[in-house]
Amino acid sequence: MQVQLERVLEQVLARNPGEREFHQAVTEVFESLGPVLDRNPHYVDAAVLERLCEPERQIIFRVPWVDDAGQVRINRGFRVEFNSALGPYKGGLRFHPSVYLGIVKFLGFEQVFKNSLTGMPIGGGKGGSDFDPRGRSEGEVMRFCQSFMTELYRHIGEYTDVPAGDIGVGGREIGWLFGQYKRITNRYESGVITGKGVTWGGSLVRTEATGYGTVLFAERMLATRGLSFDGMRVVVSGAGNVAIHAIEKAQALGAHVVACSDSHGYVVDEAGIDLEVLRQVRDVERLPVAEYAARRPGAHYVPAARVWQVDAQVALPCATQNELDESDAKRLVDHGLLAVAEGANMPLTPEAVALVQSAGVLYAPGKAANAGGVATSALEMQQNASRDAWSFEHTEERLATIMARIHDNCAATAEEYGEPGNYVLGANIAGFTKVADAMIALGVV
Ligand SMILES: NC(=O)C1=CN([C@@H]2O[C@H](COP(=O)(O)OP(=O)(O)OC[C@H]3O[C@@H](n4cnc5c(N)ncnc54)[C@H](O)[C@@H]3O)[C@@H](O)[C@H]2O)C=CC1
Ligand SMILES: O=C(O)CCC(=O)C(=O)O
Repeated sequence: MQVQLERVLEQVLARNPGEREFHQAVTEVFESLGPVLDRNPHYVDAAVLERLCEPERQIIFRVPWVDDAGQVRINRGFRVEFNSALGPYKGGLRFHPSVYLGIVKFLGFEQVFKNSLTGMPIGGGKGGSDFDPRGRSEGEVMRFCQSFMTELYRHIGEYTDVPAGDIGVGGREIGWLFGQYKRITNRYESGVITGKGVTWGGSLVRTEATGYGTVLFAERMLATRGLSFDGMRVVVSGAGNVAIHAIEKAQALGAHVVACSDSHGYVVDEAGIDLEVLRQVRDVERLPVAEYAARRPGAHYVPAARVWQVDAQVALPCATQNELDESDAKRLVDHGLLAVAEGANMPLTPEAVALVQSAGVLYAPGKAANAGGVATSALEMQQNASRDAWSFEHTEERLATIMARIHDNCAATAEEYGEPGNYVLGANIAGFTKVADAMIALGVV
């Protein structure tokens, strides 16, 4: 089957030229699939691999808007509806200048496996734009969101495709996107988008879910070696939604979180990150993390450098793809790294993954570790469908159960395939099998 895998991979790379991140995500998954194809040759006969790598639909559109100076601006919008074998397409929207088709496809491809792992009835998709919200006024971002939705609305729906947030798209943007959808369609279709405000159809815990879930996954993974977060020295990258809630949950479990970052540099606070200050700086005032150091005695800021210069027992990359490379990994391993859990999507380069795995470091890939966000989006859809609103405690309990199940499923699958502790193999095979079986059951579609 190895030959088949290599042949399909070659085809995928050739058919999608220049899409570096998509190539990386597909290669990483294919590296795990040999043993499952050996046991299930019918997946090959049914061309499941070829179908999985070809999105069901790719939508690219113009997003015109007018800036505060009256100048017309044009951005490019994307929605890649990757796979709907398990349910409506589900996945976030990213607004960042680096966004192009290759990034949206890597994220959508990962999302298919991640959503399968959640055990919820959701397919995979992703979208976004090369729009850069940094430095833009509220009015500009709102007009951009409205223009983006003016095209996107015809492609989405509760039973079709359900977007949510990602980098650059938080609760504020979801509100403007949903508001425009409602206005155009004249329908209060709550289930069309998730990450909504709790007073207008959102779910408690959705905001916290990705960061909390990542730490819950890591907690269970650490427990397999008799370890816990209590007293553990933790470094987190990013200072956005996922990072802040990962810090919050890690601290609640007794961890000592000493550093976080943004795309300009990082802050170190040996007394422990003060979340109240960080939230004020990032969430309320939307300032760079440098401002945290300016307001916190004892903290210092290091510009134009990666946070992985700081020693950590547990590393939680929660910023962006390929943000931790082989040299970062080597430094961390040489200084006592015990575990990595990915809050971000594909934050470690392939070389970094190989290095931490061969050093015996516990490593949780994003498609498993950060699946709590999309799983809680599915819980939001459940509440919308039943016109209900659950308590924080109930929803958090559901999240904890889901994360435990994902962890145990990945661990058991890795063991079944002869590589105990290999969460990459476990996540890829467990995620793949469910989607592949559904695709075969649904026929050649
Ligand atoms: N929001 C969600 O529910 C989910 C998000 N993710 C992933 O988590 C990651 C973070 O997303 P959010 O927190 O939602 O976005 P966000 O926009 O709230 O925060 C992103 C953070 O990353 C930082 N950042 C961006 N590029 C960076 C770089 N090159 N170096 C250092 N820091 C950088 C930004 O400054 C910001 O602090 C992304 O990879 C996203 O795909 C994964 C699952 C769900
Ligand atoms: O909640 C969602 O639908 C999407 C979350 C997301 O974009 C992700 O898991 O990467």
